[in-house]
Amino acid sequence: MSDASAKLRLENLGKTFRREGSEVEALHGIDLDVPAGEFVSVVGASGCGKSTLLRLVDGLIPATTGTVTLHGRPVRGPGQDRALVFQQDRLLPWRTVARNVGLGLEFHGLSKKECAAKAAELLDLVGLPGFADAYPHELSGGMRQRVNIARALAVDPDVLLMDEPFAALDGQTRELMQGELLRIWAQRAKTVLFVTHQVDEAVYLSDRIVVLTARPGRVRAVLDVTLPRPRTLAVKRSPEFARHVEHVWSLIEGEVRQSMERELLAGRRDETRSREGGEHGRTVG
Ligand SMILES: Nc1ncnc2c1ncn2[C@@H]1O[C@H](COP(=O)(O)OP(=O)(O)OP(=O)(O)O)[C@@H](O)[C@H]1O
Repeated sequence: MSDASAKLRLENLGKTFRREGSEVEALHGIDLDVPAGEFVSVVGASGCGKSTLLRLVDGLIPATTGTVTLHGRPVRGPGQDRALVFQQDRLLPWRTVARNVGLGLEFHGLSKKECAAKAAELLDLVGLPGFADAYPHELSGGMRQRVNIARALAVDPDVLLMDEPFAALDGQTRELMQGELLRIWAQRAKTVLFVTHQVDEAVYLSDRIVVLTARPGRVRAVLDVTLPRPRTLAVKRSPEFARHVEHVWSLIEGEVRQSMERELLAGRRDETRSREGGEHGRTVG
């Protein structure tokens, strides 16, 4: 059933990549309504189209079928109402932290003073007060990712699209950042679409979890996470949390194993080819 009040709506969304005569159908017939302020995670085996889904919602790539609408308006390209946060922080090394955060605002014509004030406010929000004049290389991975999130929030998007934002962080920093993200989300009331490989991360953060099938990704299930909010790390030790994780995992386990086996085999094939290529003086891959 379609929800007329949905902020973000995906209808029959599909994407087929065509390159050099071959086709890869990444996503097929995705229907999803996301109400304003909801935190939705997307999980599924490697290569099932999770990043493609975010790129379609961001408007970075056109859909092959179907539509993405935000507030009832079709998405036809990137816009200020959406911001994408990647696994790699993509900060500009020659800019200070504050000037990285203010990049989008400068682009939209705000004065230096306005940019600096907004950057200071956001650095407070992400727990980095006093780092405005630091450079990215002076920060840890977790701090850089905080700056990245601040930069995404700077343009005040309605929808935050997050593509494995904590995947490059160590376990402890990752847990810390999950808590920080929940705090920021509660404070800023953004709609979040969050891609992750970690089922426990999806359960901890989300209101709902979209489980995709293996490629082409289709919606296998949409699960409600009924854990109470606000969530603290203690929730991860509750039987209800374990039950949620088990449920999601049971829906994807077979395909995750298959995709890992496929990747392993492909890796072996690539290795063999490059060895053979090497012998013939060619680089393959
Ligand atoms: N620009 C492109 N051209 C051709 N094929 C692409 C392109 N982008 C993605 N694909 C293919 O589409 C499929 C889905 O890719 P996507 O990166 O969305 O999957 P994913 O679920 O995010 O993967 P992972 O979990 O490994 O990050 C893959 O088979 C991928 O190789």
